[in-house]
This record gives sequence, structure tokens and C-alpha cells, in this order.
Amino acid sequence: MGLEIVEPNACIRGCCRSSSIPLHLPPSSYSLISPIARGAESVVYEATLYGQRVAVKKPVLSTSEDLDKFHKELQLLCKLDHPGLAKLVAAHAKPPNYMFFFEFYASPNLADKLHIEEWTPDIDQVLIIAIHLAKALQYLHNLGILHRDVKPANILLDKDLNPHLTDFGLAEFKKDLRKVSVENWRSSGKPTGGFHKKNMVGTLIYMAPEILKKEVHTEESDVYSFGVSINELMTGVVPYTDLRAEAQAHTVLEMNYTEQQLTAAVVSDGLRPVLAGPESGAPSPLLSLIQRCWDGKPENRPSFNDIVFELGSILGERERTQGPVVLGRPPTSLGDQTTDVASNVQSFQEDINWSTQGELFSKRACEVDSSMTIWLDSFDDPSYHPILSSGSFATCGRRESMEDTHFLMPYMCNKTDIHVFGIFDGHRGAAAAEFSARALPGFLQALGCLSSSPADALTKAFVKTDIAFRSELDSYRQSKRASQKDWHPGCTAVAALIVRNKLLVANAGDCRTILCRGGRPFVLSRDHVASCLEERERVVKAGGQVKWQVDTWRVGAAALQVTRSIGDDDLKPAVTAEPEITETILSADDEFLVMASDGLWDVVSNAEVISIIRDTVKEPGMCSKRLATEAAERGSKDNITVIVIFLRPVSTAERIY
Ligand SMILES: Nc1ncnc2c1ncn2[C@@H]1O[C@H](COP(=O)(O)OP(=O)(O)OP(=O)(O)O)[C@@H](O)[C@H]1O
Ligand SMILES: [Mn+2]
Ligand SMILES: [Mn+2]
Repeated sequence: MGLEIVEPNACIRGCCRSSSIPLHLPPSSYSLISPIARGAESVVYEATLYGQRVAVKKPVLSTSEDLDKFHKELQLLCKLDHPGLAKLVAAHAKPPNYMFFFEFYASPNLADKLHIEEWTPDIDQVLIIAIHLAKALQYLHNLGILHRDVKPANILLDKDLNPHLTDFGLAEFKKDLRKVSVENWRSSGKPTGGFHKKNMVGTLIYMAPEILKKEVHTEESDVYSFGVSINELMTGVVPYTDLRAEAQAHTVLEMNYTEQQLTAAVVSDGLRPVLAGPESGAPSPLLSLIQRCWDGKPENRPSFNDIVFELGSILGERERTQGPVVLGRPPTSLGDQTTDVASNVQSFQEDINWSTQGELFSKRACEVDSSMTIWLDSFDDPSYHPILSSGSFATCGRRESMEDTHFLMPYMCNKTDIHVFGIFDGHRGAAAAEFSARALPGFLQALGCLSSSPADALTKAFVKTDIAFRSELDSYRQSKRASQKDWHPGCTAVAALIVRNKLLVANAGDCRTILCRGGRPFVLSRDHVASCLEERERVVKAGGQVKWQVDTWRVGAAALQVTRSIGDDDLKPAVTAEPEITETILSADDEFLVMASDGLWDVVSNAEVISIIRDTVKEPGMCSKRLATEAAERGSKDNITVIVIFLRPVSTAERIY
């Protein structure tokens, strides 16, 4: 984040110092938005710091010991810098406010991801998360620091699902720990009961037997917790909640073990969570590694050096046999001016690549000979031909994820006179948008030779894309657990097809296309939203429900604002994929076309779009970028995608100024 540091950059006591992390902040620099988690010792808020989204951890400080603990945690955090650890960006260490400011990690923590979202990672995802975590712990141990609270709830996930270990509330330098424990032993004969009681609650199931026996925490105790956590990641089962495979199972379940009984079983009987089975697809070296991590004897457990090495070999082996292993999926980059943000489009709600899926449909469709000459043959060769240049720009804006997609296909099928462009704005995930951006152009191409007119082909391409997507989604959902049942992604779509001097715009939803004709905006699509009376009536007639909810009219239980879309199978057929089509004959008066998702139109009017392009260098990619940037600056909260298509050559002078 690169924040300004005001010297002296130290906490009020002078015990915490940093050269890179500001330790006091002006009150105006941050604002707490809402609490996201309440622990026994702190409340974590979503917040902003100099306009950037952050997470603020505000410890509950009721005693001077709590205050000591805050300073200790801060001292530690100031020393840490590793990609596998949650990043501290600032702190406030002066009364009355004591706060940690962390980078904000958008996905739920690993415990919630597994047990609330019911995420089922594949084995490569397990391996990659495991190796990132192991490297972070290796880094800590090399610094002489023990984490002492490794568990899925303390593993934060960023939007690409990379893990970041957090919660240094119990972390200690190993050397200090020994001292503390020895002192405790001397004074009371055992470690302070209060300390253990307070900190063992809730984390018992990740605790190594020696900790349960109240021995001193060592590196090996972190290794044990790591092993239990990775097994939980693989099985999706909270340790000891499902012991069907174990002999002790009946006792544990029927007797409803108390914490003490569970402790006794872990310590004395060697009870462990149920190891992932072969159905998880786990390679046997991984299973054996986990078992060694949770060995009863600390000296039998591997170190994080060993673990990183072994996980590296397992991953290497997989790459040799099945190609590159990536945590997410390859970026989907379409168009020529697509930004980095847009090309990093990754949506992990799904573990299937919907772009590839769409591509397959498109290819299948294109196997039909699609020369498309039928359209050209059926038109007289007009005296006017537009001369096209096109560009685009896409950004996820303030959103965490990118759900817009688009395609540019000038000279479709190598025909100088046929061009097609499209934008898809996804909702409830990016799946429908990703699928459609690949599938729709293929369908259109295939239908080119089968349809009587371009308009007919456009309508059929929309409808076919919708049907194909919903049936793909259906089979995908059937192969998944119940958690996916309520997942109904959709997208709005707008496509512009130019055949010689004829322009067709097909629209389903609230993306919009305008034409600049004689210097004025000429709207070529109508927004399909429930606030439009005609659309509302159409939806109701088709059996859908429309209700005024919160601030506007919305459709169905899903409360969708748009009334036409691809996907959204819970709202079909009322929310139809059938587009509305406008047909326009282009002439020398027509300067350019602008297509964009609602992220632009929400904050920039049609007339403003025209005038912004007027005073931008006449290069379509630059114009697209300028419009998207303007929308973002005006506070658009949505993803923004813009395509600009010039319809006649712009003079060199105009290009430059
Ligand atoms: N940087 C962050 N970004 C997003 N969410 C966060 C962040 N830090 C913490 N959280 C959320 O807050 C929860 C609690 O955070 P943390 O474990 O640091 O607090 P705690 O009070 O020590 O909790 P515990 O009860 O586990 O001791 C996390 O599990 C996570 O869901
Ligand atoms: Mn925690
Ligand atoms: Mn904690």
C-alpha cells in the first residue's frame, strides 16, 4: 500500500518499531465499516484506510495483560513479511485506540470456505494451499517463531484462493516460551491454568498430544496442527465429528465425548481424525506425510523444511504426469485492450472452466460449414461500406471479482464485410458470462448458413447459448454435492452484428449499445429491467413474479433486476434469453458505436459518452479505456466493459487530438 510514515514510528511504549508499517494513523485516514467476526479476544471489521479496503482487528483490552499482549503481537507482526502470512499494513498503537490493519482477504477463511460454502477443493488445490502454508510456517520457524494456533479458521484466502496464515494472538518466540513455561512450572508446578483454559477452547482438536498434556509448545506442535488442518481440507470433515470409519467411533458419538474425554483419547489412545480415503484422489505420499505430521511422538514428525520438500516432490510428480498444476484457472483474456485485472478473471465458486466449456460448444457448432455467404448473397451490394476499427477495455472496478466478458470478432470467417462484437455481464458468478463469450460467436457462425436472415441467426444464437449453458450447468450440478443446487448463474448480453451497411443489435438485459450519428447519440438497445413497465408485464404474463424490493422492482425469489438473460435457470422462462433486435442501415453520417455493460451507463449518460469520445484521441482502445476510467472515477461500483467501434476512418489529425 506504501503508506506515509511519520517519525518517530513507534508505539506509545516504544517497544514496537517498524521502518515500513505506520504505527499511528490520523483518525481521518480510516473508517470502520462493519464487523466481520467477533472472537473471544477481538472484533474484526471490514474497513477502509486511505480509501483502500482493509481488515481491522481490534482486540478487546480489559486488563493490563491484554495490553501487553497487544504490544507483543504488534512487535511480532512488524518483523514479518511473507506472502503466506496475512499482511499487516498499519497499526494504531496509542490510547484510546489499539488496532491492527491487515490487507483484506476477500474469500471466507478456510474453515468457513469448507464448512459453510461446502467447497470441495481438488487434490491440486489441496497441494498448493498446503505448500504455501508450509512455506509460511517454515519462514516463521526459521525466525524462531512458533504460531501455536494453526487451524483452518486462521487461514485466510484471497480471491485467488491463496492461503494467508493469520492470528498471531498466541504466537511466541521459542526462546521466550521456554522461559515463560519454566517460570510457570516453578511457581505453580504446571503452566498457568487460566492461560490454557482461555486459549485451548475451540482449538482443542488441532492440538498436539503434548500440548494437551500441557507440555511446552515446539515447532513439532505446529506441524501436528498443520497435518490435522490439511487432512480437514482434503476430507471437508471437522476433526472428530464424523468417525464412521474408526473403531472408537461409536464410543465417541454415543458417549458424546467431553473435551476431557477427547483429550484423553488423543493423548492415550492415539485417536486421530479420519484420514482422507482413496476417493479423495490423494497420492499416497501425501497421506503418509499427514500421518507423520500427526505422529504421537514429536520427534517422529517432519520439519517444515522436510514438508516443503516433500510437497514439492509430490507436486512435481503430478506436473510431470498431467501438465502444469495451477491453483486457479488460466486467465481468460479476450479482446485487445483487456487489462491485467480483467485477464486475471478467476471465479472459484466453480471448479470448471466455463470459457473452455463455451469454446467446445462453439467448435462443435462450427464444424458445420459456415461460409455465411448466404447473407452476403441475399443483400445487394450497397454503395456505402463502413470501414471499421475496434477496441475494448474491461476492468473489474471496485468489485472483488470480474464477471463481465466480451469478444471482438471483426472480419468474421475472414469476410471483409461481416463483423460481430459482444458483451456479457455476469451475475451470481461469472460462469454464464464466461461460457457465453465463447459459445455465442460460434453458434452465430454456425447459424449463419442455416438462417434466413442475420436477425434470425442472432435470436437463435442467444437462445441456443442459453439452452447449452443451462444444460451444461445441470450436468455439472448433478455431479456435485447438494451445495451447488442453489447456484443459478446468469448474464446479460448484447451483440452487434454488421453485415455490409447493415447493423443489427441484439440485446437481452441491461448492457447498452449506442450509435453516434451526425454527432448525436442514437440508442440501439432497450434496457430490460423490471423497472420498465412493459418488461414487468411481459415477465408476469410468462409466469414470473415481480415485486418492489428494497429500492426497485425485482424478479422472483432471486430478486433479479434484469428481466432477460442467459442462464438464471431458476427464473426461466419468465426471464427469457430471447433478445430484442434493432436493425439500422448505416450511412456516411454514422461515426462510431459504443457498447458497454451497465457499469458505464449507470454513471455516464449517452450524451456524455459521445462528448468524451469527441475529445479523446481517435483510437478505439484508448476511447474505451477513457470511458471506463471516467465511469470508475465517477464511483461506478460495478465491473465496467466498453467496446468502441469506429465506422469510418478517422483522419490522422483527429487521431492525435
Ligand atoms: N485480513 C482479513 N481479511 C478478511 N477477514 C479477516 C481478516 N482477518 C481476520 N478476518 C476474519 O476474522 C476472523 C477472526 O480473525 P482472527 O483469527 O485474527 O481473530 P481472533 O479474535 O484472534 O479470533 P480467534 O477467536 O480465532 O482467536 C477470521 O477467521 C476471518 O474470518
Ligand atoms: Mn482466529
Ligand atoms: Mn486469535
